[in-house]
Amino acid sequence: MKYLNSQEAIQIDNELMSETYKYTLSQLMELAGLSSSMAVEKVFTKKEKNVLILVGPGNNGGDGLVAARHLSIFGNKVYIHYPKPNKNFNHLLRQCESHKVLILDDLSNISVDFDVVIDAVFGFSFKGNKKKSYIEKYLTGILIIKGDIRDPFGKVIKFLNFTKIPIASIDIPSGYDVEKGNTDNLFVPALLISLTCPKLGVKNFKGRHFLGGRFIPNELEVKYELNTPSYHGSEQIVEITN
Ligand SMILES: NC(=O)C1=CN([C@@H]2O[C@H](COP(=O)(O)OP(=O)(O)OC[C@H]3O[C@@H](n4cnc5c(N)ncnc54)[C@H](OP(=O)(O)O)[C@@H]3O)[C@@H](O)[C@H]2O)[C@H](O)CC1
Ligand SMILES: [K+]
Repeated sequence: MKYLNSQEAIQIDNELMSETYKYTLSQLMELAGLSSSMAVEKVFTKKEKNVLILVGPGNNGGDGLVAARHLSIFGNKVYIHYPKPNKNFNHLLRQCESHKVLILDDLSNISVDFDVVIDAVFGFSFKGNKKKSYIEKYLTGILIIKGDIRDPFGKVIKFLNFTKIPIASIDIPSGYDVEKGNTDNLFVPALLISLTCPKLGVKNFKGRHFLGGRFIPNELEVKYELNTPSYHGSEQIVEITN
C-alpha cells in the first residue's frame, strides 16, 4: 500500500473534485465523517459512550462535525469543542445541534467522564514551524508543542498531549508532520482513521489503523498506485494490518 506525501494528498483531493470525477466537498466530507464514526464504534464498543470531538478550522474539522452527527445518531452522548468556527460549515454545526450534540467551550474544567476524544483538529494541511519550536525548546528546556501552533489550537494540542482519555485521530494525528510523522514526541492515538490512503507521517503508526473514505475511482487508484486493501461488501472502513 502506498503512503502519500502531502502534495499527493492535496492532488488526489483536487482531482476528486475536478471536472473529471465531479465529487463535491460535502460528499467527500460526509463519507469521511461517516467512516470515522464507524471506526470509532468498531473499536470503542461501549454503548452510549461519552464522546468529545475537538474540531479544527479546516476540512479535518468538517469531518469531525459529520462524525459528531453520526455518533450522536448511533446513540452516544457527543460534545464538540470548536474554538474557531468555520462559516463554511454552519450547516454541519446546525445538523449537530439538531441531533443533540452539545458544545463544550472550555477544556480546562471538564466534568464529563469521556470514553474517547476524537482529534479532528488538523489534517494534511497542518504546517508546523519547526525552527521556532526547536529554539524555544532549547532555551526553555520545556516541551514546546510541535511547530508554531497558532492559537486557539496550542492549548487544544496540549490537551491531547496530556489527556489520559483514549484518542481517535482523523486522517493524521494533529501536530504530526504530514510526511515526517511524530517528530516532536506528541501523543499517540489509540485509533487512526486514514482517509483515501495513509500519509507518510503515519508509516510507523502502531495503534488500531483503519482506512476510510471509500470514494476513490479505480482509475485514480491505478494512476497513483495506491494499492489500498479491499473493502468488504458494503463496509465503509477496512482495517490496515501491517
Ligand atoms: N480526499 C480526502 O482524503 C478528503 C479529506 N478531507 C479532510 O480534509 C483534510 C484537509 O483539510 P484542509 O482544510 O486542507 O486542512 P486541515 O483541516 O488539515 O487544516 C486546517 C487549517 O489549519 C490551519 N493550520 C495549519 N497549520 C497550522 C498551525 N501550525 N497552527 C494553527 N493553525 C494551522 C490552517 O488554516 P489557516 O487559515 O490558519 O492557514 C489550515 O487551513 C484532510 O486531512 C481530511 O481530514 C475532506 O474531508 C475531504 C476529502
Ligand atoms: K486530525
